Amino acid sequence: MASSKPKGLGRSVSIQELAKQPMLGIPERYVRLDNEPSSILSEDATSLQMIPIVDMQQLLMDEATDFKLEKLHSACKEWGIFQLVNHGVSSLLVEKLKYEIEEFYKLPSEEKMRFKIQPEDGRETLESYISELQKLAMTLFGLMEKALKIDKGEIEEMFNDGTQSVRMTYYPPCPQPEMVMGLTPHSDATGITILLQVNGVEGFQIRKDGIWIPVNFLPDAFVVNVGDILEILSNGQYNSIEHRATVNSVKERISIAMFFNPKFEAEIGPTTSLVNLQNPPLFKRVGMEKYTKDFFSRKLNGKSFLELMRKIENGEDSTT
Ligand SMILES: O=C(O)CCC(=O)C(=O)O
Ligand SMILES: [Fe+2]
Repeated sequence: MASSKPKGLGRSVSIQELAKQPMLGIPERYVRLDNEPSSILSEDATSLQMIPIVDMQQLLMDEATDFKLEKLHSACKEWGIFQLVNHGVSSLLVEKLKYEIEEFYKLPSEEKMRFKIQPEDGRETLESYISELQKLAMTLFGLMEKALKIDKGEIEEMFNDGTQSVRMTYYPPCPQPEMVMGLTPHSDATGITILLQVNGVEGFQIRKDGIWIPVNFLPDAFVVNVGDILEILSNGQYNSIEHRATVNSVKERISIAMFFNPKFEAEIGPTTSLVNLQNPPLFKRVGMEKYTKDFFSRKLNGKSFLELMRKIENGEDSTT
């Protein structure tokens, strides 16, 4: 049975405490060192570049005809991200979770610590949410297999008894939002990530064709990211999306991301049925345990970790 281990509360709490103090300047460790503009957004970028919307109900209705699957396929290929609507997860549950998370962040810090120690307090909703999302992710993997025209189970199996983790992030408001980065640019080192924005404050951006585009979450939608592992498994047909989070000048922002990974014992590499003479493997094969260790030993930096996994042309490894 899959395990889940909620993470990230500790970090969020201390930032939240910090944010309560009068702000004289931005603490040095939060000042951005990159020179990238924080909002790029020419009108065109916002109005023309909408991330794809995938309707889960439609996909499942006709047992996914090729035509419908094409929408999912092209979203994963051209974008590596989509908004998932009609996903079947009860909106009551989602609203309850959002409410409980917001309430949690209002608690004084001693109370929060107690919350961490006694997981049964208010954890029920989170547990139900996790189990609903697990089912959803498995359905998505199944549909992706179909869309990629690979043997049933080849990808699904890797995640069937895989691991999930949850990260809740609290971004405090900042009077000079352009000076700081909420979350540095990265792609997720996962199979897929399902992201939910908790308190309606926007700030999530993706890099598409070199341009940072803000994502406006649709009501009741989840944002699904293709992660590096899915890019590897699909032998580069699907693309992991680089993203980041900005902060808001007046309001805090809260998000909850759920990551889906193969089990530790799994070996990840391009799926056998996608590799042939015309399509040689673009990535190396590596055990999940080593992959995870290597990932956490590096700083988050765009898609640089995935680049290490790439085979170089003459077939040799590109790593040390
Ligand atoms: O807060 C967000 O919207 C993004 C979170 C994220 O990218 C992550 O946790 O990996
Ligand atoms: Fe992420």
